[in-house]
Amino acid sequence: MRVLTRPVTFVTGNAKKLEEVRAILGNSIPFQSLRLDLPELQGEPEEISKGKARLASTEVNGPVLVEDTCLCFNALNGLPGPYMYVLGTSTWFLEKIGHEGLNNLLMAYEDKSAYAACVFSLALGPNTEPLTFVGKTMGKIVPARGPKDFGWDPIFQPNGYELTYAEMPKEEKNKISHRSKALALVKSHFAAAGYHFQINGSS
Ligand SMILES: O=c1[nH]c(=O)c2ncn([C@@H]3O[C@H](COP(=O)(O)OP(=O)(O)OP(=O)(O)O)[C@@H](O)[C@H]3O)c2[nH]1
Ligand SMILES: [Mg+2]
Repeated sequence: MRVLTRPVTFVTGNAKKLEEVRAILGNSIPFQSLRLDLPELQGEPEEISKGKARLASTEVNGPVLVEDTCLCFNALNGLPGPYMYVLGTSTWFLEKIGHEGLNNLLMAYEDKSAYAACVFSLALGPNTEPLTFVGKTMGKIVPARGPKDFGWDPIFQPNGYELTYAEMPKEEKNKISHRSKALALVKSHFAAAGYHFQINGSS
């Protein structure tokens, strides 16, 4: 059994992600959050996510959870994927070309299908190899509908729904989202690994 003497720190610079992670995890895992914008290396989503976990656990000197999210267009072989960020700020694509521009990227293609993928990485400490947990939700890219308070939510319509992520009540998105699927795996891992939290003298 592995004893953890500190809660898991979820490190992100993105307030909307944090909101969703809080709502989805509830009290299932003792965690706290830290607002830090970590640099991201180019590469496969798993490697980008693990890289963030290594940096975060060194920074925090304790157990950390981070995530990297991709929006992948099938007609573009998975682009823009994780590169929404690497090309500039975390909202580069949206800032530069907007929801309409993202739709226009697919103008020349019949295939508007896309998927949202979320890769969580858990590092128990600075010198521990991070574990990854991947969640994907399939859907399609549509002209923007719904509130514009979170990234590309208005242009992503999950399969089987007439609503975009942005139009769905938060609880509905959190039931079927890429993020909730990945977090379900994180929760199962915690249940199976039987980590024992011993925080501030509690047992
Ligand atoms: O509409 C959305 N619905 C989502 O569910 C969602 N999750 C992430 N994103 C956006 O996708 C890019 C990925 O970048 P990303 O994973 O590197 O995140 P980030 O840099 O904002 O935060 P972090 O790396 O500090 O955690 C960023 O523009 C995020 O705003 C989302 N947009
Ligand atoms: Mg980022």
